[in-house]
Amino acid sequence: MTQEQWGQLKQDLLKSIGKSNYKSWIEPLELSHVEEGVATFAVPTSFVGNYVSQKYGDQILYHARSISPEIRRVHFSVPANQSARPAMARATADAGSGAQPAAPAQREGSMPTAPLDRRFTFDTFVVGKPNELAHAAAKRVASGGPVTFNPLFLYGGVGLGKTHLMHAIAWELSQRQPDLNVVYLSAEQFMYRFVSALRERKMMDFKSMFRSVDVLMVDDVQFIAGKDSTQEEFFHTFNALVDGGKQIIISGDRAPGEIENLEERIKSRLQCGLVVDLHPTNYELRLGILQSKVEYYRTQYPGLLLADGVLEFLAMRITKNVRVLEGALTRLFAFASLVGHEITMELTQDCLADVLRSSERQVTIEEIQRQVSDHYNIRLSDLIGPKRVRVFARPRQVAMYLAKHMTSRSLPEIGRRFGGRDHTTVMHGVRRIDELRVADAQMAEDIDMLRRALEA
Ligand SMILES: Nc1ncnc2c1ncn2[C@@H]1O[C@H](COP(=O)(O)OP(=O)(O)OP(=O)(O)O)[C@@H](O)[C@H]1O
Repeated sequence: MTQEQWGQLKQDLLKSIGKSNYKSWIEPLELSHVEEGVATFAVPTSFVGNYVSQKYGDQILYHARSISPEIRRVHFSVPANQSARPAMARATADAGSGAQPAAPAQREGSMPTAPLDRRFTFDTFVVGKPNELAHAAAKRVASGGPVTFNPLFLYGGVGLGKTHLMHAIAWELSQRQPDLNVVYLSAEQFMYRFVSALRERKMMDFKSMFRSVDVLMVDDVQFIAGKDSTQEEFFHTFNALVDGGKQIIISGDRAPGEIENLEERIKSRLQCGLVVDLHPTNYELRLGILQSKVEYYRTQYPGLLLADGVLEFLAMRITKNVRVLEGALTRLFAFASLVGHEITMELTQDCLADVLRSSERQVTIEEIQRQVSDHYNIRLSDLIGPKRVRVFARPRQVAMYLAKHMTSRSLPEIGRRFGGRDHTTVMHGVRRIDELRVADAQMAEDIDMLRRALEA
């Protein structure tokens, strides 16, 4: 984008946002440079940068891309020599970078979609038992056939892949049907655009833009709970689109019926289609996600070695949230590449000490022993006692395995708590269960079930 084109773009913005907004927010911007798909604008203060990014970021990106389609992000920063602080305020609207996949089409005068993360595609989404239904439903909608369930409502806890699936649907639909008007935005952005339209007396434009959408995706719908006029408008938009046979996809942090302060009529509309949840991850899914990320990191950090057992350790220890899991892996690779060291268990524990501590379960060896003896229906005294028959020995090994992975106790300490056994016995037991988890599906399921029960 040239300075001249930026001048033209500013004129377009002047028309769409009005003189006084333009004077306050757009006029002070200076196009600094465009590099690798990022258009950087100099702003006088970090406040202006943040405000412009939030309020006009996607609009500027939208116009900028109609001039220079290679622009995928806009970035607002205070030039170093203007800022008292060394770290510049960075406010960015991201359209995803890289050539593939293509961004959804935007018709002239249509509602601009929020930027999509190019990494969030079906190819990069790892499917396991906890998310297979949500994945299948998302795939179905993304196939673009006749609308079968409307809306598709995806829900689940933080960081379990709702946004990833929604972006994946948007990417796939726009690849299959480039002319389709797919609009993805968060419920917060919906509210934001609605309030702006009200303030600027542009409700007719707002309504007609939303009603021209072919596929509407609204993320984190719980945000509009308790916001009466936004709910009202959302309800009308929703009805108009459903009546027009347009696909709607919504996500939330819980099932529609459980979102407090959401109007009953909206809850019931949201329940009309298909409601699917993303369950908390299990060990296998977490390991699968780590393995797929590691493949990517191997291309970023060629030659970096990863010791056996590290991924299994992370999958076992960081259980809550895929985002935290990913962050841990990113940090680990970045750290190892800085120090030029193989990623060993020791380095992992050092580098991620805080993450591991905060996700450390307060599970005790006694709780594990109780849970395991209940599960296998044997007496606690037999679990820790001297008898070596398999009916007691196997559950004992399972309990040792869980004690090793779910507590920070050392092997000798675990041995002591299992009737004064030697640490080599514990080590042998842990290894045996490791082998069985791979060879025996029942064992894998038992461990997973026990772990979940202990975490609950
Ligand atoms: N099954 C999966 N395969 C690969 N990556 C995943 C998977 N599930 C989640 N992730 C990754 O975890 C991170 C968090 O996912 P996402 O943002 O989609 O979560 P969310 O459910 O929308 O969370 P929030 O409630 O915070 O909005 C993303 O980087 C996403 O790519």
